[in-house]
Amino acid sequence: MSSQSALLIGDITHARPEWESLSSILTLKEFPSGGRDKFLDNCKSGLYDDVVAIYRSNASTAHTGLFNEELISALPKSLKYICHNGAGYDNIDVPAATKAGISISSTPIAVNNSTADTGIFLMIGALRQAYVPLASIRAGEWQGKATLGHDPHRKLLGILGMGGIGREMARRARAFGMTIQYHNRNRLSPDLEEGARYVSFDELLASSDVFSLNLALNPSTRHIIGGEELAKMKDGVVIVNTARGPLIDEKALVAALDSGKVASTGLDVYENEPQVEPGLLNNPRVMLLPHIGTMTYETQKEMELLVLENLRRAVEKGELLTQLPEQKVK
Ligand SMILES: NC(=O)c1ccc[n+]([C@@H]2O[C@H](COP(=O)([O-])OP(=O)(O)OC[C@H]3O[C@@H](n4cnc5c(N)ncnc54)[C@H](O)[C@@H]3O)[C@@H](O)[C@H]2O)c1
Repeated sequence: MSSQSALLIGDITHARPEWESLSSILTLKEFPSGGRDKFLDNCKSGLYDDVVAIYRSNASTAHTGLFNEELISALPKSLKYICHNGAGYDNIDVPAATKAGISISSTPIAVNNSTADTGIFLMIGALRQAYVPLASIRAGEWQGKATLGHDPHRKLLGILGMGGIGREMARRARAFGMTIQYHNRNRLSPDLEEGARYVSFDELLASSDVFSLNLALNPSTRHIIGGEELAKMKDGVVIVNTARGPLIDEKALVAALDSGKVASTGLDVYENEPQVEPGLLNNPRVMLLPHIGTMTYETQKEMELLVLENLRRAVEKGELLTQLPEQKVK
C-alpha cells in the first residue's frame, strides 16, 4: 500500500474503473457525503494526513460547502493538488489555496461542445420565444399565445469572454448566418478569432443583437452586466448566459425584460442557484434551463477522465495537465 493517498470527495459516475486503477500508485480514500462539519472533523482527526491530491467537483460542494479560507486552512499539510471537476471553480478560494502551496486543475476543453450546444439552444429558443408554444401545445392549446420570433440569420452576436466555450459558440453561430464580435481580457490571435471582430466592452454592449456571456465569475466580473450596462444595449437585445448567474444583476435583468429593453433571454445559470428569481420564472419571454450545460454522458465522462489524468500526472510527474490559468501566471 502506498504511503501517499488521494481523496475523492463526492462521487465518480463514469470513470470509476480509472479511479480504482490509481490504487497501483496511491492509497484511495473517499468522502462520499456527510456534511461540512464531518469533513472538517475528519481533517482535524488526521484521517487525511497522507493525502497529496483531492478529487472534488462543483457537485461535491454540497457535501463540504465552499472550499473557502476556513476549509483550505483545515486541509492536511501533505496536500499539494486539488483536481477539480468543473470548468467553473468559483466555489474554491484560489488565492487562499495558492498561498497554501496547493496547485489546482479544472476541466476546460472537455466542456466546450456541450456548453456551446446549450448556449445555441437557449439563443434560438429566446429568439423564437419558444417557451410559449412549448407550453401551449402541452396544455392542449395548440399555438396558444405564440408570437412571431426572430431569425439568427444576419444578426450580430456579441460574445463576452472568447475562451473555449465562447469560440465554440461562435463557430456554431456562423452556421446560422450570424456575424461575430467579441470582447475579451486579451485580443485573440487571428487563427483563434476565425474572423470574429474584436471590439471594446462598450461597443459590444451598444451594437450586439444577441449578447452571450462566456466569461468566468470572479470578484471583478460579478454583476459585469447590471442596470447601467443593460441601458447601453440595443433595444430588443437577446441575452444568453451559460457562464455563471452572478455575472448578471438579475433584478436589473428582470426590470429590462419588463420594460421591453431586453426582448428575451436564455439562461442556464442563476444568481442564487437553485433559487430562480420569480421575475424570470414568471416571464414567458425567458427560456430557463436548470444548469444542465454539461449534462451529457459524453461530456461527463470526458470531464471525469480529465480530472483523473490530472491527478495521475500530478503524482507521477509533479505537474498538472490543465492547471488554472491564474496560478500559471507568476
Ligand atoms: N452552464 C454550464 O454548465 C457551464 C459549463 C462549463 C463552463 N461554464 C462556465 O463558462 C465559463 C467559461 O468557460 P470556458 O471554458 O470558456 O473558460 P475560458 O477560461 O476558456 O474562457 C473565458 C474567457 O473569458 C475571458 N475573460 C475573463 N475575464 C474577462 C473580462 N472581465 N472581460 C472579458 N473577458 C474576460 C478570458 O480571457 C477567457 O478568454 C466558465 O468560467 C464557467 O463558469 C458553465
